[in-house]
Amino acid sequence: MLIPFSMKNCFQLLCNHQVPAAGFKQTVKNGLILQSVSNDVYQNLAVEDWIHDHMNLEGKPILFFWRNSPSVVIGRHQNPWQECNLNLMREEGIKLARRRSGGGTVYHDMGNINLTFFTTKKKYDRMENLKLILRALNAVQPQLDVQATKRFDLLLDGQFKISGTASKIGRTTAYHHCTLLCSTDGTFLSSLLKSPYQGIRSNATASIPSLVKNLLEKDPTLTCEVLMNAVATEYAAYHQIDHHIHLINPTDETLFPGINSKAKELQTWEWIYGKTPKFSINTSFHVLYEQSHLEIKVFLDIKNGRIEICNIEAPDHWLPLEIRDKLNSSLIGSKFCPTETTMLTNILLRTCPQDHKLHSKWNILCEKIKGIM
Ligand SMILES: Nc1ncnc2c1ncn2[C@@H]1O[C@H](COP(=O)(O)OP(=O)(O)OP(=O)(O)O)[C@@H](O)[C@H]1O
Repeated sequence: MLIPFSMKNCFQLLCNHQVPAAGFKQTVKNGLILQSVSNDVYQNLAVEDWIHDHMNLEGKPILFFWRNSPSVVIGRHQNPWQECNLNLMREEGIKLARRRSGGGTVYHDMGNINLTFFTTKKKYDRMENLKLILRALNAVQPQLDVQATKRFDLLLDGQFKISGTASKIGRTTAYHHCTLLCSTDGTFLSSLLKSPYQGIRSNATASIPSLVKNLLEKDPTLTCEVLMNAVATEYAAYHQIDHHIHLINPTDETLFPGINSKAKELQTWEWIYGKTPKFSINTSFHVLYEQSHLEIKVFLDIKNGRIEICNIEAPDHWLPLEIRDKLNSSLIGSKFCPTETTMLTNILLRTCPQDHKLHSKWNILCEKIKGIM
């Protein structure tokens, strides 16, 4: 059963400030099951941050269910250009989020359930959580063949991934979050998680692509709601708590003071792109000039999301060295980011040579560079 959560009680519970109302005590004492009413990936990730930062979880584990509108979520130490198709995401209006936990890139939509298990650092146990999910799956459909792997994935029929895991361990508290594929758009998932960019070199964490499958394909009764209720029931039985799922609104400042600034921070260029580990791009393309194909090489070093080194190599008779140098230096310091190309265009327009012929070559180069972003 879903219960809209009383703001006052939640704040009391989460911050441990006051003794909650009598009927609430039992829940407070042993743990709690929450579900977000929001489908915004940044708001939901902000709830994780907030609980992780503010909670005293001693003896009060929390399970948090959340689902997002279509989004790609990369791990803390990943490179979005290496992991996904940013151009396709832009065209389709898919959000990109960087989470605080490590691991690989996953696709979320309303057919994917996210489960976050909050505990103290001492009680943090990913396999225990996955076993709990397995028991819930077994309760709703005993015929399913699902196993947990050493990488803490859940595999259906020995080969199809239905759940991926990541975690964050703090000084005293920790969380383990995992996905559960129920009815996700699989075609979209695979096309979004395919990088078209070439020549990237980096030490960022690389994802490990797997074959995926939805639980609903095995059994049409396994909807997200059925699965969440089944996991909530198992969780409640395991922790001996009330099995009710409490609905929370992640934009509610009374409930979570300061949460909106956390959600805002997760949407900033500085966090999403700026936190990409240093990387380089070494690529080339051809231009047709006086009936021959000329090779233009582009080398970029990107640090903290900004171009640190830019080196464009082109035959001198096509674009003189001083013009290339001008272009190279005008790009240094700019944000390397698909959403910042207008700013880049302005920089390039300001520094563009007046000469008509050079101007068109300059434009070709600028378009190519924007195309890499
Ligand atoms: N929502 C999802 N649930 C399960 N698997 C997914 C989902 N979205 C994508 N995948 C698959 O998982 C692959 C990424 O797995 P990877 O193991 O790198 O990351 P992870 O599961 O998030 O975390 P970790 O690296 O910590 O296991 C994707 O390339 C895709 O094949």
